Amino acid sequence: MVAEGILMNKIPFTKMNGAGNDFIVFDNRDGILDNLDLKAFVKKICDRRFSLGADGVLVLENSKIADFSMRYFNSDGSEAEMCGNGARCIARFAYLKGVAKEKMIFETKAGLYEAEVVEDRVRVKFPDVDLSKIQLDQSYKFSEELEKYHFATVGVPHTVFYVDDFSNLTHEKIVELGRKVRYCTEIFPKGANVNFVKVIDENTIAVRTYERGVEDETYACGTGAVSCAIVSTLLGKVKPPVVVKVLGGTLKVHFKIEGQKTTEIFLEGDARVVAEGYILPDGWSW
Ligand SMILES: N[C@@H](CCC[C@H](N)C(=O)O)C(=O)O
Repeated sequence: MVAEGILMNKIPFTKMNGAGNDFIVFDNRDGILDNLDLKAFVKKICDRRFSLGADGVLVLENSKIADFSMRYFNSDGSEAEMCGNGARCIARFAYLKGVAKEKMIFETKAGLYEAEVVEDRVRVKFPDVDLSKIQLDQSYKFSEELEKYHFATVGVPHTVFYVDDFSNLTHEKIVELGRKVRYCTEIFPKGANVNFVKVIDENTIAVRTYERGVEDETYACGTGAVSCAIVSTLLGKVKPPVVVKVLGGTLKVHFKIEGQKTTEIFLEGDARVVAEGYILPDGWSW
């Protein structure tokens, strides 16, 4: 009887990751999530101890103007305009569920995105980025170590800091420094994601990212990879296409700089389905 009761409100999910940035994905075309307080629900199910655990949640919904619409929630329940790795994962999910063909177009709060799925790899085309949205060589004393920064909005806000090597940047240090920047509301009233970049060669950078809304370092950040690749190119440190090495793997960013715009921006990498199942009320209703 008890088991039956528990199973009554089960919600189907798919667990995915792109370069280790992991998500719980829901198909909400039939409104299965509509009666839930989504912020609270997301926060609960992203808990890695008491529930399934993830960096964020992707919700696929119907769209009147595209193949589908994507909503993205960080693990703290906050809804963000865009998620690059999430976009790659939801594109593969949509393809596998028959919602879209290999080539698709979908809505996000940051605009329309295109994607192409080739087996377990997904390439997402971003809207052009106006160079006026990119601030190079800014200065603010966030801490003894962090002063010179660059800023780009690529769907969501990203700060970029260059480091000579990562050997002293432990995970704890990334979190400590990341929080100093992320919560500096004087400069970033809505907060910002914080990227630490090491230039490896003229086509390769390594990036570690502290993510707003996860409030931790993640294994990869797609919009962060795009921001760092564009900023590094504008500063003359690399040339596109840029290979971005992250903790969870490798991403590739293609783009062109044309006049005042960055055009033809593509983010490419793996998008894997690791599990499918049901979330039970015990997983979110405590
Ligand atoms: N992991 C993401 C970025 C998600 C949004 C971010 N945490 C924010 O709130 O700005 C990515 O792959 O782009």
